[in-house]
Amino acid sequence: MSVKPRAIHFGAGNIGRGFIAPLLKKSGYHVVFTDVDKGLIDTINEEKAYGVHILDTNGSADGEKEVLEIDHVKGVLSTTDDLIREIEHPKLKIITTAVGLPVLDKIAPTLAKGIKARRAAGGGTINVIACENAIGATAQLAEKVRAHLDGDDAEWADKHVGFANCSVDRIVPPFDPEEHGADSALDVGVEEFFEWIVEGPSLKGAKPGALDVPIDGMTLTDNLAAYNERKLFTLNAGHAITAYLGHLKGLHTVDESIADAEIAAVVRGALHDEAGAALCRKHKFDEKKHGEYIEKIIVRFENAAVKDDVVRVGRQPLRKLGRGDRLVGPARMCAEYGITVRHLAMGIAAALWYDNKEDEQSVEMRKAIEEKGLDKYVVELTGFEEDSEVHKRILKSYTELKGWKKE
Ligand SMILES: NC(=O)c1ccc[n+]([C@@H]2O[C@H](COP(=O)([O-])OP(=O)(O)OC[C@H]3O[C@@H](n4cnc5c(N)ncnc54)[C@H](O)[C@@H]3O)[C@@H](O)[C@H]2O)c1
Ligand SMILES: O=P(O)(O)OC[C@@H](O)[C@@H](O)[C@H](O)[C@H](O)CO
Repeated sequence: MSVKPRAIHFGAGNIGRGFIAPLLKKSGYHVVFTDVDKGLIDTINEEKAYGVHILDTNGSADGEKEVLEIDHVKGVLSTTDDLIREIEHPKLKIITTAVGLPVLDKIAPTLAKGIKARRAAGGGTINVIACENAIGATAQLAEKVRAHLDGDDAEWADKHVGFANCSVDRIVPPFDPEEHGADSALDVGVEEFFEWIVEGPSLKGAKPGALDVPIDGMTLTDNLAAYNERKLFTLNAGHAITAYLGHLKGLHTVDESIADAEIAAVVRGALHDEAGAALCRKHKFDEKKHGEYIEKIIVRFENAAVKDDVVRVGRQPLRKLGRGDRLVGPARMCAEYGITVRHLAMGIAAALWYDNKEDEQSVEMRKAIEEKGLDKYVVELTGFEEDSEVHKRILKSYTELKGWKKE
């Protein structure tokens, strides 16, 4: 039996392979991926290793700085009892997820089953961290897991399972291993930058508020709410606005889109003058440092080696138009501080224009606009009252953006 501490990661996709697993490996964990995709799990077990390509235009001719080798990984299918055995494992210390926010509903019953089995097997304390792009994703998962636990199991989980929220930041775009001369379909391309900020006080272990086996590259904080909003309402807000405006103009990648002067002006206006101004007021961020944080993010969007797809960044527009999410969330925060939202209104309007037959939420949204009428639908989605200033600005921007649309 391996003496290494073990980690289970739900979702062997981009963030799992390209961000979370490399940090876990570097910190001495044995990484077990779990996924619903049988083909992916079989490949992980056949190859047991893959490369993480650091995509940087200052790297070699093909835009790579280096390739990190991630070895000795294992996969278990999330629909089998093999996963429950893994959750029981005495060396298990941490469970992380990167499956997409709506999927947390689906993994919660399995996690609850695993927790019950772990208690019955006399297992020790573990921590769970959901690395999804949403405020309080782990808290949402905890609530769903607890709904499947009662009596002694629920009591045991309260004492022995830490659920810590986090903010997770690294751009991991679609990647074609063949184009990069890689042998393994598991290889993944990532930007060099990463930031993983975790709510320290929620962690359980020998020393409460810390992991028994610390993760190199993870930062603990007791003020996660501020970091969470800073990331979602800056990086993800800017990313979404860039992607939706780019898509409207017929552009395909984030770097191409942010190179467009009209798009860059909307993104800068939304991030500096609107979302940024509100974040600085609410969280007392230093304005100069926050301005630098925004500009660094724009440089990350400009990274032509990453070649991120506007369709990936724009995926699931209705989730992105959620009231607490990256577009409406900062607009509502601006409303609280009396800040006018000219550019965020453009971003929201661009999201409403997002027309992609391959994206179920885009199809649903475009149908709802036709059936309900844009003005009513904007009220329903955003919560801004009909004929309020923001509501009018969104409608006006929607009309204005028709002129940006590539037919
Ligand atoms: N890619 C990025 O740049 C990035 C950055 C930060 C955060 N995130 C967040 O990370 C999460 C995952 O994003 P991604 O880009 O890695 O997506 P992805 O599609 O590459 O990976 C998701 C994986 O989850 C698996 N999955 C789906 N349902 C499952 C289930 N029921 N049980 C187990 N596995 C299941 C899928 O098969 C897939 O392998 C999202 O919440 C995203 O917002 C992504
Ligand atoms: O993953 P989503 O769909 O919530 O958002 C798309 C991108 O903005 C996102 O994945 C970013 O690349 C990531 O959040 C960078 O840290």
